[in-house]
Amino acid sequence: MKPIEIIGVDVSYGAKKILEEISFHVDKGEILGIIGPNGSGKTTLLRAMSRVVARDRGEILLDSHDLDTLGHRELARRVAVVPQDISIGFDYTVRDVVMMGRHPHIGRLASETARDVEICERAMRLANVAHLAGASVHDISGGERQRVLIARALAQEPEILLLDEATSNLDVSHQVEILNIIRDLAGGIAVVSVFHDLNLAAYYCDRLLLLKDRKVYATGAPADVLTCENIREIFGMETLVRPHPLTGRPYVLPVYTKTTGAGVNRRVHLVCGGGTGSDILYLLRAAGFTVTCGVLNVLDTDYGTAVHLGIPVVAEPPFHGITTASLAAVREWLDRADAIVVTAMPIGPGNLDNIRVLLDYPEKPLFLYSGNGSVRMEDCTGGEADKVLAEIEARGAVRVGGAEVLITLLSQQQIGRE
Ligand SMILES: Nc1ncnc2c1ncn2[C@@H]1O[C@H](COP(=O)(O)OP(=O)(O)OP(=O)(O)O)[C@@H](O)[C@H]1O
Repeated sequence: MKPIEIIGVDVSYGAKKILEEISFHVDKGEILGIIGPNGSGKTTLLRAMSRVVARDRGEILLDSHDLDTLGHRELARRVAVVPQDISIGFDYTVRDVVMMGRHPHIGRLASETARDVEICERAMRLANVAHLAGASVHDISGGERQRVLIARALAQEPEILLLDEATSNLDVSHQVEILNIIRDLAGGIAVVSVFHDLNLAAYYCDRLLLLKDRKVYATGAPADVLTCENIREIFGMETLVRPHPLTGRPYVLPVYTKTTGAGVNRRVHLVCGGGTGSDILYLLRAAGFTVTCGVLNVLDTDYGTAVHLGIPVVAEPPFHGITTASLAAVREWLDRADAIVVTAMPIGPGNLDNIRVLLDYPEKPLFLYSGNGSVRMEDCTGGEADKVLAEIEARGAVRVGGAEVLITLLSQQQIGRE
């Protein structure tokens, strides 16, 4: 039996269709995250699940019972909602508001029991609002009020918890604190939460449901839903999506650059390593350049970026020097490149050949690039790398400190060594 199951649900406001053919379920112990652009119907979906809005068609089942057949009290015992709108009409104290979470459990004429008080106190402690118990809800901050409403939902001891961006007003430490509480709580209940922060959604949710144009666009494990392609399609935004180094869950890094097309029909070969090339790999790609890269170690961050972006890259296994075959492959790309970019990377005996080979291309435009402005290679070869770099510079390589300048220089029709 599923705590909550939605089957073919449509919802409209008047003549305006908001949701169409929505189907999904949530298991006990699971957190389902709802994501999607503004106005895609996330709040409306939660409203339909808590019977605040009626559906045009379809079924919503709580433990196999039709939502519409439950009495108000029964519904309130089973489903708690933390809304997006955190305004509270009357001048209640924090304790009063949290105690409201117990009302569905307290009989019509009965008064609160010691157990109700204990649950209420515990909910306030968990949501970190116990110190505000006697304060008016009008005299506390927006984030504190949001935590009060979370405490009220916890006091309700629901089977299903619906959260509408419930942590959006909280500072980062309270966000994490509350979401950790909800995750612990989710062991025994089903949680459905709207998220705007994709990384929080990826971290805390077992599954995600992505809404677009009234319908479910994608659903599944965070890694299956939060792909670059889906994010581009839904939010029109370029991102790098990587496994989080600690959790392995997807981590979304927005790239705040517009695609310019400045590099169309121009080839650039990038020599990088140690993560020094990841930003420029992306930016070159976004600007439309045909990019090649290498030689890299397969454990290198830049290798991961190149593969992720579909950029051809020559790579070697770890603890392996650059082989003749790899160097030959890179030479083919260097021959065809309109320009070469070398990032400010650490150079050791293992990758020295990456820059030594450049001495064979004295006529190719060559840029020594560093994102932070100080073009400084770290020489781990006992001086050999510095010698090669000095030679490259003497032949007219251009030092560039900023990505925009580099892209502009690379996209000029006539680029050449000074
Ligand atoms: N009470 C209402 N009457 C009419 N239209 C409404 C009402 N509430 C919301 N809408 C419309 O329904 C659509 C979906 O709104 P909803 O709030 O569900 O989206 P959302 O995905 O939660 O958005 P956001 O990310 O901005 O919170 C929007 O076009 C909105 O303007």
